[in-house]
Amino acid sequence: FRKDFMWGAATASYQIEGAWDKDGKGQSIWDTYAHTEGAIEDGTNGDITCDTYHKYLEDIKMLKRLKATHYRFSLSWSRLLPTADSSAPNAAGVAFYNKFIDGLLANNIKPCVTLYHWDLPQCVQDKGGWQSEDVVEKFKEYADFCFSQFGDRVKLWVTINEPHVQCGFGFGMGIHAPGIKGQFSPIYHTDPMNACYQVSRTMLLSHAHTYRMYSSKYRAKQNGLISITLNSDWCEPKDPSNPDHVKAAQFYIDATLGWFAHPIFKDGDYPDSMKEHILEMSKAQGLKNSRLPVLSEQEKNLIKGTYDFFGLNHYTTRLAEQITDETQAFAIHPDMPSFVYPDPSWERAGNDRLPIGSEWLFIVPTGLRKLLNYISKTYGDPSIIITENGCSTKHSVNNPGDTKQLEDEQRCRFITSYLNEALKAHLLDGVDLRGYFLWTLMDNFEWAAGYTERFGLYHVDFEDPARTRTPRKSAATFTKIIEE
Ligand SMILES: CCCCCCCCCCCCC/C=C/[C@@H](O)[C@@H](N)CO[C@@H]1O[C@H](CO)[C@@H](O)[C@H](O)[C@H]1O
Repeated sequence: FRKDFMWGAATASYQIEGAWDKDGKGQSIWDTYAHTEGAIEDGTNGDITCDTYHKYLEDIKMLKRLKATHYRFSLSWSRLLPTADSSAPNAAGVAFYNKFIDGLLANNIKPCVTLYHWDLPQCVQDKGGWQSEDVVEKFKEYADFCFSQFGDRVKLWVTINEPHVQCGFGFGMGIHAPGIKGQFSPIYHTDPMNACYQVSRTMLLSHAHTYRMYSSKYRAKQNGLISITLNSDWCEPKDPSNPDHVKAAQFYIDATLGWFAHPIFKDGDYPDSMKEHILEMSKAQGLKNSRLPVLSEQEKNLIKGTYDFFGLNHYTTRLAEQITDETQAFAIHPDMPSFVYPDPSWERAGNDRLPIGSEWLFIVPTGLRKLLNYISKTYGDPSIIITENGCSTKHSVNNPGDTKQLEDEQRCRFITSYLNEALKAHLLDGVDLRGYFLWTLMDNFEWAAGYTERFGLYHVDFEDPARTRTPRKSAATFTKIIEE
């Protein structure tokens, strides 16, 4: 790896901070969603979670002990701007992040700051949220505020984390905040499956306007880098000699990674395969136009090229074939013609007691090398930062297992083997890889799974009011790799 390679861990505000209603913080859509009965697997929420708001100095010590050069975390929009109005900031929220950033820098750890990791202020949601055009201006105003407050010290920015997961989970399946299951809403969209596409457009525009605002207003003075983080599985045909399988694998990548990567890193627009298929599906349902909003030439020009690096979150791999009547029920989206599934031989994330970690997570290190090569070739050899990669264990309410799992051999192997493939992509294939952030520094609130899934290098005792953190073996493994 490069001498200046970024070695870090990653987290997100709602998942670790707690203090959900303290010191003037406003509510976010995740506060609302997690307080909704039945929304979270174990009935928990992020009200306290790791209590980083009060224990941030411990987090910094943990990072120092890891020998991390960087730390990726997100800002809570509603902690900084409780009414989403930048002329009425929350001084306590600003002070918290100032102390935190200063503490990191004092320990020689550079911050990588995500502006938005899924916790939209509830007051913005109440006015239409990502389904309303107004959000673009609001996001820009929030970003402007953050650059003005923290940009003198923060030199690495991520606008939005994993927009496609958010569109699919929050506005299609409805299993993440704001929990919209493609409902009919006469105000913002006119088709039951339109919400996730509407939202993808406002996210793209918010990202692009923010990037351009940073360039025109702050770049010369602050000299930082800014981009977006996209999540992608690697996907390959079940039978590489079957053209239908090849097409299905490519479509899956186009409609997940390409959905946002093509507009930003390629030509300003969605992949052709996606546009053609969604138009066909829309027409088959009697719609006149595609439910995928058309991006105007002006919007395409605005979006195209708005990146300084490619932020990649990667966890797992899938095989693909064309969907059939029998497999239609397993489609991840009504507009998805690819049936994707894991190879039965792949190892699952998990442990001896509960062998299935996150249900979706299969350990396929070679997928990372292939994906890095694909991104490099498809998007013109951008500098890539792996902004998340990690492995989980599961702990159900009825079968708590050993939540501590300090001897997390599987996570050690996961880190070593994925990094080994990343190194091959860099060294042997020439991929311009700049950094690696492990998900995650410590066990935390894993969205709809609550505390049943643990990804941490550090175990956190959520029964203990002190939220004691204990390093797992994987923390030492990761440190050894960084040191050497
Ligand atoms: C033709 C149109 C098709 C639309 C398709 C929309 C379907 C979207 C659904 C995608 C589902 C992907 C599931 C992936 C899950 C993970 O990769 C995801 N959880 C990664 O998120 C990050 O991972 C951490 C661990 O889960 C998490 O804690 C962190 O906050 C996330 O950033």
